[in-house]
Amino acid sequence: MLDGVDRGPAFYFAISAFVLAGVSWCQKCWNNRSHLPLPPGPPCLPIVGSLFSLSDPVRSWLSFNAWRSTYGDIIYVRLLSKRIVVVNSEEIAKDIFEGRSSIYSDKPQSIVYEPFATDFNTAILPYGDRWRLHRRILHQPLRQVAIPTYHAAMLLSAHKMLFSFLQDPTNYPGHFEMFISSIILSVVYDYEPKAKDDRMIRVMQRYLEAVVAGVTPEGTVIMETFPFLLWLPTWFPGATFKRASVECLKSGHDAKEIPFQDVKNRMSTGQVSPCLVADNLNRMNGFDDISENAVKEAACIAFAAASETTFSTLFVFLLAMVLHPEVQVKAQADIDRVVGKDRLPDFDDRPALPYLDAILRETLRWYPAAPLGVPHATTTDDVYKGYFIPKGVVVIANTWAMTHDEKKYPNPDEFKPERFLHEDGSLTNDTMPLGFGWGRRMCVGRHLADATLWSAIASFLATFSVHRALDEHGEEIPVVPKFSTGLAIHPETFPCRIIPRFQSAETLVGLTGLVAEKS
Ligand code: HEM
Repeated sequence: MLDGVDRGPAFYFAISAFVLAGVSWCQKCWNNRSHLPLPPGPPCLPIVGSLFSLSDPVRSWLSFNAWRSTYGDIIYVRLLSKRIVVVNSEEIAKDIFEGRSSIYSDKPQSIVYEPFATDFNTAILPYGDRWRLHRRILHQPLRQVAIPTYHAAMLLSAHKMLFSFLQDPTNYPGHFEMFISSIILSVVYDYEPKAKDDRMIRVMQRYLEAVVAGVTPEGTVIMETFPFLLWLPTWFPGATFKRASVECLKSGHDAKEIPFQDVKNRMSTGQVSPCLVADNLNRMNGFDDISENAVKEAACIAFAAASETTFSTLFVFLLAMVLHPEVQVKAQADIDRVVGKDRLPDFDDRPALPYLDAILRETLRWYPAAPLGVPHATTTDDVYKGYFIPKGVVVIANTWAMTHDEKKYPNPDEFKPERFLHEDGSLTNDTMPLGFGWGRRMCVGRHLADATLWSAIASFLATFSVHRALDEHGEEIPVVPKFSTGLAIHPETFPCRIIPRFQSAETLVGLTGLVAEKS
């Protein structure tokens, strides 16, 4: 019937728009099936939904937070064809993700996951047996009681990082990246990278960069709306998505296989110390391919999940220290009192340094690495506080709204570690878990992240200070915080001066750094 019709982009656009309009009409009827109201939300137009109501589409956590005063703490919104429930309060998040975890622990699926090698990412696996297996593999080595076994390796990596700051203070993002990669490669693969251009780091970074470049929020919407873009051959003019997909598949394969096979080879010659991969393979001796594949996948994802989030948090910490020299000075006075100036802090000092922990918590609160967490989805229809929550709807916990809740954290945009301290200087019970997600899907690496961040912050503040950079007239260059966008955000690089705090700090860092480099 359509013979002779010009099937150019306009044709496909018209067909897709027609299908979308049909789908959105069907969804409306389907959503009304319970005769209960959906949660309140902004006005919704055909096809685009409430897209134009977003005051800040690239930082939607701010828009969702702004809607709070009009629609409340639970909001229903459709953005294009995506039906979303946004949760803006901690109380509701607890009710649904923890109290009703059998309904709210699934993850939304997308046709882009498989072609972009993210279909094995633990954080977005559907709630089912494959996810359970991943979680078991990760839980054992990352549970709270296991973390002290990594303390020595963490401090070693932290001391190497200090040495790098001494040698090249300007490349702080590179030193943070190297520090995090060293720890995670050691915990997961018992692998110690020797230099920044280490082969294993390159393999893992290539995969992460390919995914970040290939799976942008805008790109995902376009591919989900026009799936035929993924069927184009790579040589086809404009087949950008297809080419990005090929790069993701190749680098994803390498990131799963290369470090994993390296551990297996070393296991066969007895040259592996305990680590996530070796321990799991030993435990499952004689198990099937499914389990071995799951170890490969979960190990690779542990690296991926740890990298961007921990990097972002360290970056935010540095930003906070530049903007708030008084906080830095106070923390350093505490360290000097408890640790002295002739050694570096270790984990035994932690209980005596509550202000450092308050800085860590405030850093996680001030700019959470993932302001919208990782979206969940419902497995069945639900009714919450009289509102109908449909099966399959995306459920977003707006971490930003919770960590910037005026009632709990007055003047939330200010960086004030004191909010986590009692009058007597001891820590409050608020350990700032909000940035680590919810219920059964809560971040499995949070205890490792906590210790990693503490070791970096304590080591840095003991030996270095960060200040605003100076211009050619010796005037301070103002720091204006700017952030990347996406699921995980981090500050953009800012000019600063990182200098040893005192002469003996330089010597201490030099000596411990040399020992760490040689170990
Ligand atoms: C500051 C550092 C970190 C932050 C802010 C962070 C944050 C998060 C968030 C928000 C989620 C989603 C939770 C949900 O779906 O409700 C998550 C999941 C996850 N994180 Fe982290 N994370 C951090 C560090 C780490 C580290 C160090 C590892 C591993 C070594 C890790 C491994 C994972 C994994 C495997 C998941 C998926 C859990 C699941 O779906 O069952 N994360 N993380």
